[in-house]
Amino acid sequence: MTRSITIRRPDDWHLHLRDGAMMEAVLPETARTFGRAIIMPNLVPPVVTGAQAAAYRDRILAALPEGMQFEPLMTLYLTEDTDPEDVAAAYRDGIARAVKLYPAGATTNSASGVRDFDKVRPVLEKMAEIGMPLCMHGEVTAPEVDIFDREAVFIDTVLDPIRRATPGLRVVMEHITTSQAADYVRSNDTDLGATITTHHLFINRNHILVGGIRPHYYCLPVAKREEHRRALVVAATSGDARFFLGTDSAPHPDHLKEHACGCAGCFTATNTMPLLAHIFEAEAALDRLEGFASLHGPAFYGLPPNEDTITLTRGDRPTVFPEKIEGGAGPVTVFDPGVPVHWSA
Ligand SMILES: NC(=O)N[C@@H](CC(=O)O)C(=O)O
Ligand SMILES: [Zn+2]
Ligand SMILES: [Zn+2]
Repeated sequence: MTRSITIRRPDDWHLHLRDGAMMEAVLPETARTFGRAIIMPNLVPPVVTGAQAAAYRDRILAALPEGMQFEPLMTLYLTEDTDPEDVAAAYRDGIARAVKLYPAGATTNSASGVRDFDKVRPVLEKMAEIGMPLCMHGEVTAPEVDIFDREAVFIDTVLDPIRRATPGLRVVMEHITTSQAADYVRSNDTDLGATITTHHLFINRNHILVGGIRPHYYCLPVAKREEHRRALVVAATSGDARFFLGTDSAPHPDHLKEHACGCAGCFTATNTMPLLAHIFEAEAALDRLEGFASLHGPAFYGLPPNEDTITLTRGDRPTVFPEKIEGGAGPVTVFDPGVPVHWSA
């Protein structure tokens, strides 16, 4: 049995750091293990312009504890008023690495997102021209579409038409949750990748709803049937470079998760790499963990992999992860995989 593996230092291609006290609390949880992360712009107010992204990056770097090395890769929140020239300048100057598209109303802090996709066409055309990736929260929001179908309907009615209308646009389907999304990624040769979260490799919709409602497993896109979780495990462990790690670690204070209208998001920054080692070991694919967590993402974003390494070790007894961290505005519950995990980072 494998007792330890050493891989290039991983990166997180989808991360929520928030701001202020919450950011100070969660940043070390990521920076301890990951070299870089794509930082989501869904603050209140959102990070829309290059200047706002530069200021946010500076706040993150100022909050980084002494001795930790971590590079935040910034994104711009796409609105119907986004200026294509501001986006292009931020990309050219290395301030922003990608643009994030939230359909308005789809998820946490998405009210400023896109309602009419025609309005953002000039930005998308500019991005295709300069090769800047578009990260998409891929769910439709029409009330008549069942929440478990929103990703699959998005692929057919929004994503595919946008990609056909904008040749050369490089797209990352964020936090995919369905076999339809994995199949769509595989059916395209270029310009399309997908992030897969830690929690969607562990939970299906039963984990949220059976035996009582479990708000800490509620995230968006919501976890689907077991067959979809299996499809994600197969994609993540396949070695296919179009799939890479984006934890979507999304901290909310417990009192807003355990609430009559609980927030969406799972907080996985603290224990992601041991949890991934558990999944990859179970699939006899530990040799592919480095690709998924450390190599495929940089390749998609045109960056070199990290030079240094981390070592994951397997203990005889299950690893005890912290149940919560202190988040500034109250405790934040760390994602519970629900099964014994023997790995630690
Ligand atoms: N995934 C989530 O459930 N929540 C994210 C937003 C997002 O990534 O959709 C958040 O910001 O809390
Ligand atoms: Zn999202
Ligand atoms: Zn997210």
